[in-house]
Amino acid sequence: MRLGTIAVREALPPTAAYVTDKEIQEPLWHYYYDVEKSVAYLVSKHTPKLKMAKKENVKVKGNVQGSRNDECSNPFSVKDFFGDMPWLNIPLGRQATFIAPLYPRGGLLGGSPDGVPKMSKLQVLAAARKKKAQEQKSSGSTLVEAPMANLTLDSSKSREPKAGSSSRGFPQRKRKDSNPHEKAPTPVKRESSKAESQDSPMETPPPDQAEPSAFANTMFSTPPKPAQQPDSFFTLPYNATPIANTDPFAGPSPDDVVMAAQSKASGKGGKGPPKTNGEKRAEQIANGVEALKMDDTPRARSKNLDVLAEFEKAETKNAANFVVIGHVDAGKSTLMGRLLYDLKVVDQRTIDRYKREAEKMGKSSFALAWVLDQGSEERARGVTIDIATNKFETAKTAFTILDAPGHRDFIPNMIAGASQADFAVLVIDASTGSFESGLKGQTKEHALLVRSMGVQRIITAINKLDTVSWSQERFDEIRTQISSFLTTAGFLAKNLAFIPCSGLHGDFIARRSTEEAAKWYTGPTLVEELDNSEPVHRALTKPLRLTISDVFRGGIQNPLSISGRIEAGSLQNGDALLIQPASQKCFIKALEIDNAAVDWAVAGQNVVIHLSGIEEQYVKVGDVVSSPASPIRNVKELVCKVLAFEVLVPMSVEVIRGRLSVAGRIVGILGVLDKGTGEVVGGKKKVRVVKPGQLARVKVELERGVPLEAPGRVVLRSGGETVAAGLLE
Ligand SMILES: Nc1nc2c(ncn2[C@@H]2O[C@H](COP(=O)(O)OP(=O)(O)OP(=O)(O)O)[C@@H](O)[C@H]2O)c(=O)[nH]1
Repeated sequence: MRLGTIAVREALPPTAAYVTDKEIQEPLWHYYYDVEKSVAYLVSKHTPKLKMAKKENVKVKGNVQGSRNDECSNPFSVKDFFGDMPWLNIPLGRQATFIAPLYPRGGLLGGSPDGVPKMSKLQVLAAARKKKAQEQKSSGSTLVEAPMANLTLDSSKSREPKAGSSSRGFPQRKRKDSNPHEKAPTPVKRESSKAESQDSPMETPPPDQAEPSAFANTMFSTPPKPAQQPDSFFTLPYNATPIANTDPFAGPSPDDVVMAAQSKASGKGGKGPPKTNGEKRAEQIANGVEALKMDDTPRARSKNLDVLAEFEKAETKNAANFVVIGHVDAGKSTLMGRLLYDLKVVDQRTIDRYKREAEKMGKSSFALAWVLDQGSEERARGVTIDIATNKFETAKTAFTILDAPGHRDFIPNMIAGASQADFAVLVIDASTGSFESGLKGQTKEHALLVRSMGVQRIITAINKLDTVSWSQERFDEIRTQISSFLTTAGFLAKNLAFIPCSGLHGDFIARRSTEEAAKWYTGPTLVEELDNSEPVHRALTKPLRLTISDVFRGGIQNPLSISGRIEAGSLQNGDALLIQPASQKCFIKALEIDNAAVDWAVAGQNVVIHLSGIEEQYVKVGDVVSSPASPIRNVKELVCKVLAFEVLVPMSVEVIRGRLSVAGRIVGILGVLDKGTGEVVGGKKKVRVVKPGQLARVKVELERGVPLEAPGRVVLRSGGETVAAGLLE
């Protein structure tokens, strides 16, 4: 290294005598002691200085790469450089013409076209910033210079800031050889005013201080200000590692910043002293309580009404829900469509429109059914998929029709409908062959299901009698068969009624038949029979229970709303509610019955509840609403008394209660019961199998906790079949 240093010094022009040994040794080390390259590098680097010193005719021996810079053409022209090279003495005719490359080529350190060492991307960035800074400086603006600017030997540059330029706002940095931990005498405010900056003692940097690097500028994000270079030295880019004189650990760490932001966001103070377990627990509880308050929506004020007294005063019409059941295509929708049409619930224009649409699809007879089957998918398939609810009123009662689908696939929907029903209308297709296939099909299953769901009264509409010329014989035949089946299924004869009718033509629905062949029937029409229904017993004084049948968003005013039939109890605006199984508390913001705002509602009524203080994720169809004072509990295990429709063994089942459905498993058969007495049959003998038609007590374990309680009615399904239905114990 020593010999190389001497060799380089000898090769350098006399004007470069100021170049220190250290500066010479840098390129030597870099070029593996290649003297010529080192000289070339140093010369090219110091050229501006040399030019300024107006020293000419410097002879440099060696192979210099990439010194095509115009700036160095005078002292180090290509001719001068290569003058003594034999390969330059080429006859003129054979000399190649040099065409300068369009773009400066890259190269190793010292080999770049402009004599600047090849730079890394960061350095390129810094150089670009330097250039920009210089441009701005020349126009009097305030930008910091990049560290590359240190690569100058121009001692003629003033160390003082230019007149008019503002002082440097960046904390002063010390050279590497100074104490990196030594703090600046005066802390520099980042956002100090211009005047303050100008008065600052840091305005003129001491000559032994370097400008911050581009990296440091980025890290500390101080608005850059023009920098005056200490020009008595230069460093190679790799050496320029200025150290901030501010304590890097003085401020908060990034983690502290994040935690402070989090605690600020959660409204809590900064970090306190370490918490004890008790304090942590207390905080958890406090957080839990806080979490209960899900939104800031003001709660509706409770009028603290005596709801039962209000109900007595209101003299509301008797309200009844009925489910329409029957085999597929029995004519359920058509029958109800006719009923609504005849009772003027649906206007002529709507029916005409449906007729036109139905004709276009080649299904003109479906027009009436569409009054109920309103979904487009249902229309296209011609079947009822979900439970359609329609309302109509007679003189005495406000009815809600729950039109359950006849298709096997949709039996869960039918169960959901049946769970809300006070009675059922069973529609039988009287046309030849249809009744028989219907009886084998869903007619029986539906009837058993509604019975299991607690429905006690059935009105059987023996439909499509127009297709059998209003044959009384046919009517009687069907009546006898259905009657015997229904009484076997547990319905009392006094709760059964049979109406001959034609939904398509409207005979005996809301009016009597004009058909001569139907003169034999003198009994009530379907509507009259419906109106004869006894007032429904309402469990007004029991604790509140409502199974959610729909969850929807009602806009900004009503962010979350639910609907369902109040099965027991009553409620009023402002009441607190508990949603199970999520165990989330919320409040009634507003109530609606039949699209009209109300202050209260009681058992038996279908109500829309606008909620406050709860997130949508905690409210699902099938969930149960109760009052926090007498809540319904979630259970993971249940015992129920069921009527088996299929063979029951310990097996996986789906437990359905209304719209609630949960996977479970029959884990034990506790005994087969006598249908009449309800006593266990066969003593203590262990039962492994329950045969279809047997009554049994079974134990079911559920996959998750759900709100179920006695005397709720459940249906057990397996493999798409209803295998049993019964009562929770
Ligand atoms: N002749 C005659 N046809 C009827 C009568 N009632 C219904 N229909 C026809 O029977 C077919 C089925 O009627 P829907 O009302 O769709 O039957 P549904 O029971 O509601 O069928 P799903 O919803 O699939 O269970 C339609 O083509 C009706 O036009 C009737 O009283 N007489």
